[in-house]
Amino acid sequence: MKLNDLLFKMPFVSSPAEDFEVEISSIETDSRKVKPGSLFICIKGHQTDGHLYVQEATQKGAAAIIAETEIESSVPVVYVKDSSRALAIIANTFYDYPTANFPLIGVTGTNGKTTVSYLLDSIYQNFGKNTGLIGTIQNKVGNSYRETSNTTPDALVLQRLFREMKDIGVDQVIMEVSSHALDLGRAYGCDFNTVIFTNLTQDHLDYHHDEVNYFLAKSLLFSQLGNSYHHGSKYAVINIDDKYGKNLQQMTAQPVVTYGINCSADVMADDIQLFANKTIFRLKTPVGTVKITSRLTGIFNVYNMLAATAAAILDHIPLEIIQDTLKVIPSIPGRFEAVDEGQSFGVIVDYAHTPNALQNVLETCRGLTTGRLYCVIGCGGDRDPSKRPLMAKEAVNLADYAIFTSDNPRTEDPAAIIEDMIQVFDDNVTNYESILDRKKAIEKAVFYAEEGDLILIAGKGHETYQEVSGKKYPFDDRIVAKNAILTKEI
Ligand SMILES: CC(=O)N[C@H]1[C@@H](OP(=O)(O)OP(=O)(O)OC[C@H]2O[C@@H](n3ccc(=O)[nH]c3=O)[C@H](O)[C@@H]2O)O[C@H](CO)[C@@H](O)[C@@H]1O[C@H](C)C(=O)N[C@@H](C)C(=O)N[C@H](CCC(=O)O)C(=O)O
Ligand SMILES: Nc1ncnc2c1ncn2[C@@H]1O[C@H](COP(=O)(O)OP(=O)(O)OP(=O)(O)O)[C@@H](O)[C@H]1O
Repeated sequence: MKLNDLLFKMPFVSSPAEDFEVEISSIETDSRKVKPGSLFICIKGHQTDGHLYVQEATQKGAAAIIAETEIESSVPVVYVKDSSRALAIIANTFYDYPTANFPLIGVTGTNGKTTVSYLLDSIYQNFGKNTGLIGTIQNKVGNSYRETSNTTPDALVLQRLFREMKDIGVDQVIMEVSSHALDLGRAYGCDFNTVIFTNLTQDHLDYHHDEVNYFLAKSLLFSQLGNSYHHGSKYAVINIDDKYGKNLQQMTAQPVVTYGINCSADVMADDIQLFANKTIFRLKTPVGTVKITSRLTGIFNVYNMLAATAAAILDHIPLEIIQDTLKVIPSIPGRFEAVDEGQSFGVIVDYAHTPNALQNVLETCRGLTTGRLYCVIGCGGDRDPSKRPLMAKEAVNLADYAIFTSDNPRTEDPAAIIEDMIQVFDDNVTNYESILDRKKAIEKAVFYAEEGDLILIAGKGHETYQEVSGKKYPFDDRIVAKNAILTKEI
């Protein structure tokens, strides 16, 4: 494809020039991956600046460069105002607008994105669809899986994935859309049919600064719904029990399908019964009412099931298929996942890493035990530090005993993070201790637990690493807990 053809969609590029007739064989944002014929797009990152690697890119054979700031180059350079957004448009054009070829559902919100996406993926598969899934745990292209380091990958990776999905005949895609992705334009140009808003509570303030900005980033997904290459129905699915959900309902131009428990919504749940290993409720929808029995526990998972149902019925998926899927779906990796070695006390691993998620999950745990409730929890480094005391307070208020420990300290000192968490407590708060080493913290909780007690190990969920000083070391809460249980039982 010619560089000129890639640029024609971009309003901020001056008229096509003769030397833009150069042939482009691939697009790269990482100089280390440039091949002869690549278009190298310079992105200003958080660690370094792509503009610094132009020489390396040209030495490797880059055919042209996209840049924001003046650079010296022996190959044609196109200057743009915002190279991240240019990347989204160019990648979309290069891969031939892949999202115009299949229906796309986008899920956003502070909590529940992964769970709702997994539920929808299973529902659509049971409906006979060949699905693609993009999200925090992994990316799925039909039946093959790819590792990921972001909830929503950058536009290049994203459009490549979509193209692969199109090429193998995927006919339904579900995608988690993070607020970072929306703000950075990673999902710019994606052609959504349905977008879902789960909830909004405190998170990511290191990036968005305040909750209103965070909300405005989320709302971009809903304004994007109107921009489309192909026609067809466009819907927003919104949780109106959430105060930001109500705002979003007012702001959204496309038809909205609402869901909720505490107010009158299009898709609702009542008669909710929560048990240790199952949830039962009555699901009311505009197309009928059915009883749902699911292995997912906690009121927050009822919300997740409502969100998935609302999106699925928009696609005319029969309620029986939704009901059957919700009945059999096991826990989602690292989301309220039990570690069961036949021990006399319960152990749950959960990805709760926001104050609200921790509150929900601890309240659910409380309902599941008559014994003592232990909570092992830490807070990530290089992320919103204002969450730290809030998380610590939820842990000591809702659990009987909390053990504060490390959770991906990244470039920060893990001891200082724990200090940030516990600095709010005076001498009257005594139901906690701090153990820096996460393995030892989990072992200690297992050591304390007696018959009928419950341990919640929160924060890392499905993760299989601990990130310390910029390096990832193998670490899996589920394996550490399992080994601690087996050692204790011997
Ligand atoms: C803060 C942030 O968003 N960082 C993302 C960003 O990395 P970065 O800004 O550090 O990039 P950088 O290392 O400075 O490099 C800048 C540019 O120079 C280029 N480069 C670099 C070195 C070199 O030798 N040659 C070269 O060309 C790089 O390829 C890049 O284009 O670009 C990377 C590639 O796309 C992302 O993986 C990375 O996400 C990191 C892993 C991250 O943690 N992001 C978080 C904040 C995030 O995005 N989270 C959200 C939400 C999660 C949630 O809801 O919980 C998500 O969607 O994941
Ligand atoms: N609807 C919900 N409301 C509140 N908390 C929830 C909800 N769903 C899940 N949670 C809690 O949040 C945790 C993360 O859930 P999930 O992975 O589905 O959310 P997410 O939005 O994908 O999170 P992230 O953006 O961090 O990847 C769960 O382990 C659970 O503790």
